[in-house]
Amino acid sequence: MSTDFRTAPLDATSAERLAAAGLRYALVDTADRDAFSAWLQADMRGFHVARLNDELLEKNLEGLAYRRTTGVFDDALIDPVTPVGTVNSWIGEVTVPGSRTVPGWAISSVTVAPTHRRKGVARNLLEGELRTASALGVPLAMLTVSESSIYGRYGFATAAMAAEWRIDTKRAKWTGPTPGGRLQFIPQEEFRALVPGLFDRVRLSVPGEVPLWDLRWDQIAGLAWEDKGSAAKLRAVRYDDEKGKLQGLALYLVKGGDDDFTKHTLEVHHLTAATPDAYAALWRFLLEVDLVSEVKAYLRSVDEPVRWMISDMRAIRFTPSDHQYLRILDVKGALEARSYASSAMIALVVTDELGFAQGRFLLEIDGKGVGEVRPMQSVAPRGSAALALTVNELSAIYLGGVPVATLVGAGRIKELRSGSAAVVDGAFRSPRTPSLSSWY
Ligand SMILES: CC(=O)SCCNC(=O)CCNC(=O)[C@H](O)C(C)(C)COP(=O)(O)OP(=O)(O)OC[C@H]1O[C@@H](n2cnc3c(N)ncnc32)[C@H](O)[C@@H]1OP(=O)(O)O
Repeated sequence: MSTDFRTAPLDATSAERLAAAGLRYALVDTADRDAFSAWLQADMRGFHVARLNDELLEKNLEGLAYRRTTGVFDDALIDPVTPVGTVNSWIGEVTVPGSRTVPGWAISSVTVAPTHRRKGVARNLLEGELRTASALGVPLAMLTVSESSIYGRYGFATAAMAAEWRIDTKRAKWTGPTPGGRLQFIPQEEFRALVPGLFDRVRLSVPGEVPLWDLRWDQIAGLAWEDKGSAAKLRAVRYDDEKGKLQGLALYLVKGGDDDFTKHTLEVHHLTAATPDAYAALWRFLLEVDLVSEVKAYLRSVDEPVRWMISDMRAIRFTPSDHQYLRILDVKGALEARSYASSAMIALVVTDELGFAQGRFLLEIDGKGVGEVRPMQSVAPRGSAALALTVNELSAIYLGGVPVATLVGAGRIKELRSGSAAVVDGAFRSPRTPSLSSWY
């Protein structure tokens, strides 16, 4: 697989279609300060966020320069330098069951100027990204979304959810363990220095997680916020085990309390725990901070153990949402990259409007959970489980977090032999609920 993703040629089909609409499709040289600045400001405009000030522009110019950066330009405009369509991409990776990763074509910053919307610009950008990724041999594409209604048409589906947890701390008394390590406050800069290494130890055990880039860690740590007043309110805490080894980090911000000083809200901006002890110590700490009546945590797993560590489960308000979207491009490459929970023989009849994953496949999983995929010439072999599904459903079940039985129930997967859903679920299930703790 080529890693030359930044300079691979633009997709000719999208270029042709956009040219027919009077638009120019071009890679942006991220070393060209003016061109890249215009692209970054168009991206901000697309998401309705403030123009980048000088300081943040510098950080973005440096922090995102490594990406493949594409624009769509309308040369008839008074300002032809600012693109009317943006997208960037890079070859990242996503954790799959078996504590391993598979390369993924990460797509971000998809915007189309409101003056040029609904003319097919985004479709050409997305299809162009998928064709480029496929040509480079990347087995799947991945993204997080602003709206869940946009990406299904390109074959994406959510494979990992994330949830917002709100816990009423006056009701939720701690009933979990009390670890013996040490908690202490640290400066934001120390948190920033430590968190990537700790997160990298943890992410390989959570299907759906992706590695983050330096600028994103700066943003998480509050070191690249426009609102410096809020960033100054962030507090960072570390947990070291009894041997003095760093095992957990949390970052939070306390808000509100205007009407009643005993009722602040504590927002958990980040929590990484490498051990159950670190997890218990940090959650207990966060739930017991004085003058706080509610703890709000974003982008957490839908299956947080903390639910089982408090006296009253109904102290929790819980809002799950689709989050990690995957799109399989190469069925063999993707399915052979993960491990499986049981041996099985599974026939998959996959339809894909864009063609990449279309076909009939036989997945044979041995007793060690290793899968091998071959094309299936005729009918499913005797004794195999057999499913008919589109690439969307295949992408949804890939990490083992969305049960096949659920999608059969929803009429989105067809069992070609009765009992197949149970067999596939037995093999595909993930010991850890897939999750993704960031936006990318
Ligand atoms: C990975 C990410 O970056 S997620 C971020 C996505 N971007 C945003 O939310 C920023 C604000 N929105 C936008 O910039 C634009 O409205 C976009 C990018 C969502 C769509 O751009 P457009 O060029 O207008 O889309 P385009 O004309 O190519 O439409 C393609 C298809 O998507 C559909 N579509 C477009 N926008 C939306 C939407 N917001 N919700 C649902 N469907 C949509 C169109 O109806 C069309 O459907 P069809 O081809 O099946 O008939």
